[in-house]
Amino acid sequence: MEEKNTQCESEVEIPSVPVIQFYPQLYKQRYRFVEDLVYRYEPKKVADLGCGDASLLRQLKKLSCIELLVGVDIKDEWQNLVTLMPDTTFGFLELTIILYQGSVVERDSRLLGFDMITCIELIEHLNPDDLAKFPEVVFGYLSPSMVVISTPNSDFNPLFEVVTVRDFDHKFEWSRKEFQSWALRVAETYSYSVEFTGVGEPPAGAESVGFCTQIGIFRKNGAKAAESCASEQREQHVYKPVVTISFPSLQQEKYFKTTVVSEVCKQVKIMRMEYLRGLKEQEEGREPSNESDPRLLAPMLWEGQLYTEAEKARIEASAKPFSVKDKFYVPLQRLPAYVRLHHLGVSEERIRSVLADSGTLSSDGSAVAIDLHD
Ligand SMILES: C[S@@+](CC[C@H](N)C(=O)[O-])C[C@H]1O[C@@H](n2cnc3c(N)ncnc32)[C@H](O)[C@@H]1O
Ligand SMILES: [Mg+2]
Repeated sequence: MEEKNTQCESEVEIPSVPVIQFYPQLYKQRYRFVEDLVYRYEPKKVADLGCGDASLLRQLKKLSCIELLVGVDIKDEWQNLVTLMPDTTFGFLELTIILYQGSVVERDSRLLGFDMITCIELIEHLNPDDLAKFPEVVFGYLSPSMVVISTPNSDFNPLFEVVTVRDFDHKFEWSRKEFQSWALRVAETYSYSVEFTGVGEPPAGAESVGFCTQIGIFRKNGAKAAESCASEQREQHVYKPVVTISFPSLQQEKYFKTTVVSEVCKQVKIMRMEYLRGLKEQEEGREPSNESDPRLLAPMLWEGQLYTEAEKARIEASAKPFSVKDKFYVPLQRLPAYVRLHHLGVSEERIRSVLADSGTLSSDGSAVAIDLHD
C-alpha cells in the first residue's frame, strides 16, 4: 500500500496551487445573486448597465414582479434576440424589455425612476475619466432605489495560478479595501447605504481572501422620493433604442385563465410522473429517492433550472401530493409554490376559481384530482 502511494505520487504531478473552479460557474452565481435580490425586493423597473449579451435579462424576464426590464451596453452586438421573447408559458406576462446602445456615463432620462440598477462586472472596464463620471450619472442623476455593483476582488487573485488581471480589458482590479472605500464615498455623497458581500467562495483554508467577485448593494436613503424626482427631470434621450419587446398583458382575463390552467396541468402531470416513479421504487424494494427533495417534484425536470433557497423552502413547506385508490391528488395549497405559478402571482383561491368549471377539482375543492394511471 505504502509503495503504491509513493509510486503514484512520483507519476502524477500535483500542482502546488489548487485549480480554482466554481460550481455553478461564477457568472451564473452572479446572475443568480441578482435573481435572488429581485425575489426579495420585487422591483418593478430593473435596468442592467453594461448588460453584455443580455444573459442576465434573459434570466430576469421570467420574474413576474418586473414590468420594465432595460439593458444598456456600449456595444451593439446583440445576437439571438429571439431568446429574449417569451416562451409559450410566459407569453402573457406584462413586461416590456428594451435594449439601448449607449454609454453608462451619459445621462438618458428614460432610465429615471428605476427600482433597481445592476452593474455586473462593468466598472473595471471603465477608463479613469468614465469611472469618475459614473457615480454622478448612476447615483446622482438616475438615482434608483437600489444599485448592485459587482467587480473582481483582487485579494483573491493570488489563488489563481497565473494572473495579473483576469481580463485584458480590465482597467483595474480592486482589493476589497479599495472597492469598499470607493463605494462608501459614493454612498455618502449620494445618500445611499451600502452592504458588501460577494459570490465565488474561496477554497477551504484560504477564507481570508474573501469572495472571488465582490458585490456592493446600495440602498437609497428615503427611497420613496424616487418617482417624484424622476417626473421633475427634463426629457433627455441619448441612448439608441435597439430592441423593444412588449409582452401582452396578463390583465386580460382570457389569457390569464388559459395560462393558469395550462401551467397547473403541466405541473400536476410532472408531479404524477414523479409520484409513480416513487411508488415503483418502493414496489421494487429500493430505497425511495429522497422525497423531501423538491427538485423531484419540480419544473427542473423540463426546465433544467436550479432552485433558489426561497423556492426550495416554499415548495418544501407546502402540502404534498398523495393518492387514494386510482386517483392522484395535488393539494391546491401546493401549486402557488411552484416557480411558474408563483411568477404568475396566483393564490390558492384564484386557482380554485379558475379550475372551478374544469372538472379537475376534488369533491371538497381542496385539491386537483386526476387519474393516477392515465
Ligand atoms: C465583462 S462584460 C459584463 C457583461 C455582463 N454584465 C455580464 O455580467 O455578463 C462588461 C460589459 O460592459 C460593457 N461596457 C464597457 N464600458 C461601457 C460603457 N461605458 N457603457 C456601457 N457599457 C459598457 C462592455 O461592452 C461589456 O459588454
Ligand atoms: Mg470583467
